[in-house]
Amino acid sequence: MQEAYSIINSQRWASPGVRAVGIVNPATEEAIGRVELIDAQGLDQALAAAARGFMLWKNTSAYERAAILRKAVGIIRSRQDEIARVMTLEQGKPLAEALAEVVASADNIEWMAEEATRAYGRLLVPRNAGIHQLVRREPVGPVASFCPWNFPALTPARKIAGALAAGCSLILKPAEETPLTALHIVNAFHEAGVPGEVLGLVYGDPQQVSEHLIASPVIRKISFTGSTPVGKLLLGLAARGVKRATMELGGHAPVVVFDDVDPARTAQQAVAAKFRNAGQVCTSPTRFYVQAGIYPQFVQAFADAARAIRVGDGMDAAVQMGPLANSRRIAAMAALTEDTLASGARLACGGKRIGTRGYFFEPTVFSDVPENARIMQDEPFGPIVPIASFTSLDEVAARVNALPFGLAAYAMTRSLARATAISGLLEAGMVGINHYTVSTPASPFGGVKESGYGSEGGTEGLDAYLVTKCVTQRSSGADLGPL
Ligand SMILES: NC(=O)C1=CN([C@@H]2O[C@H](COP(=O)(O)OP(=O)(O)OC[C@H]3O[C@@H](n4cnc5c(N)ncnc54)[C@H](O)[C@@H]3O)[C@@H](O)[C@H]2O)C=CC1
Ligand SMILES: O=Cc1ccc(S(=O)(=O)O)cc1
Repeated sequence: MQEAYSIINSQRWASPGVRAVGIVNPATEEAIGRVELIDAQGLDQALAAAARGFMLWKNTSAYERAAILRKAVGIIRSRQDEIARVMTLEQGKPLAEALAEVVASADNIEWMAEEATRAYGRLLVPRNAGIHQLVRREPVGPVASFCPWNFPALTPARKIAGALAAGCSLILKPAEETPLTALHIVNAFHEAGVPGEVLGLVYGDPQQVSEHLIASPVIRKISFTGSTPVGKLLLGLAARGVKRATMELGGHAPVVVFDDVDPARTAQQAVAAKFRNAGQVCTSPTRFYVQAGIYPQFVQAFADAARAIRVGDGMDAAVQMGPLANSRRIAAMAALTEDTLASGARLACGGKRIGTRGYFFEPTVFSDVPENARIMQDEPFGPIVPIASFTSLDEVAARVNALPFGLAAYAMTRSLARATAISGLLEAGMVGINHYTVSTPASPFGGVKESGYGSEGGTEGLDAYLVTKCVTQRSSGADLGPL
């Protein structure tokens, strides 16, 4: 049995009369550990530490901060197999996917470490001799970050890396469902030399923790990854203190497949992307619009490839799709399947829970899905996919942009003209043309509309933790006069 706990000032926080909840392996439903939940007193300690940590860290040179972050990268890489194993046990994704996520986490931190030394300001051209005007970029202050369970290493890594590179202190609240992976990531930063006051880790009741932290005058910025409804709630809390926010919320990514592509190859590529992490990815391709000329062939190839996916315990190297992360997702998939069948769509494959032990659900494909079916509006966040057909570019553009979401969007075509046209039309923060990898350390990751605002990653990911200060300075002895 493994234990996860809050860390304040590099010390395990033991709340008097500590409450704990179990950590469940979603492949077996067995308890693999427990996570201790923090109380209000612990949160106050975490805030006090973050306030002190900010004063310390913002005055640490960017080069020193970068060196410490690079050391954390080395530690994470040296433990990547161990961290991946823990992730698969508590989250369910296949071991190879977990390992790829740990590798990506290290790559993101490394990229941000370099970026730490590039937070340039600028010099203005003064209107008067003897006046110097400079625009400084400074860390925003202590940050509170809230992470979900679908990427237990990468989401914390991105949030920690951006904040620490900029010179901010941070209190991280990972998901209580996947606490062990985040504990590994935070420990690596501390072991690398990040002072305890600079990076705190808290687990607790999500609502209580977010209300407590966001209301505190210590916190100057929040960062949240999760559902749009919870994001709106946290934005409301942040607005009361006029606090900055980065919001990575839900999506419902459309894929426009034009009739000039090979339907079988395109379907196989789509299946690999769609069922990654059992579809529990905010950038998952989730609504397929296929041009009429290749529609039947595409649906057939997609269903064949989905049926062939090997589903099972992610610890088994032969498994391609693991269980869903929690029982809520199984209930959601069952309800969505029922609802989609009732809409008149055709079930091409799947549609059922697998077995009674472990949160396994069949890769499920629906074709001929009407536009008003719930699955075309609500993010499935699981292994269910709707496919519909379209005829013209104008028609499909209106349909894909009809939702309030705008995170990722994709199009498949061999035509440069079509690729250029659709890239301009799609209302999304990230667009993939003939490709589903829209996230790299250098690329800004974020959405538009109700998918959120702000970016993580890229130069924008550092910018998100900086504020602007304009300093106007008169040389001593210079004539006073208008600027
Ligand atoms: N954008 C993304 O990567 C994610 C999106 N989701 C979306 O959310 C839907 C429901 O999944 P849930 O796990 O129930 O999502 P949720 O938004 O309720 O929870 C996501 C994370 O936020 C935390 N959270 C919940 N309420 C909070 C609060 N008041 N203050 C601070 N943190 C809070 C939870 O502990 C969880 O780790 C999914 O179907 C999917 O659409 C869920 C997880 C990740
Ligand atoms: O759900 C959030 C999310 C989406 C994509 C990725 S990545 O493509 O693996 O970078 C990470 C997190």
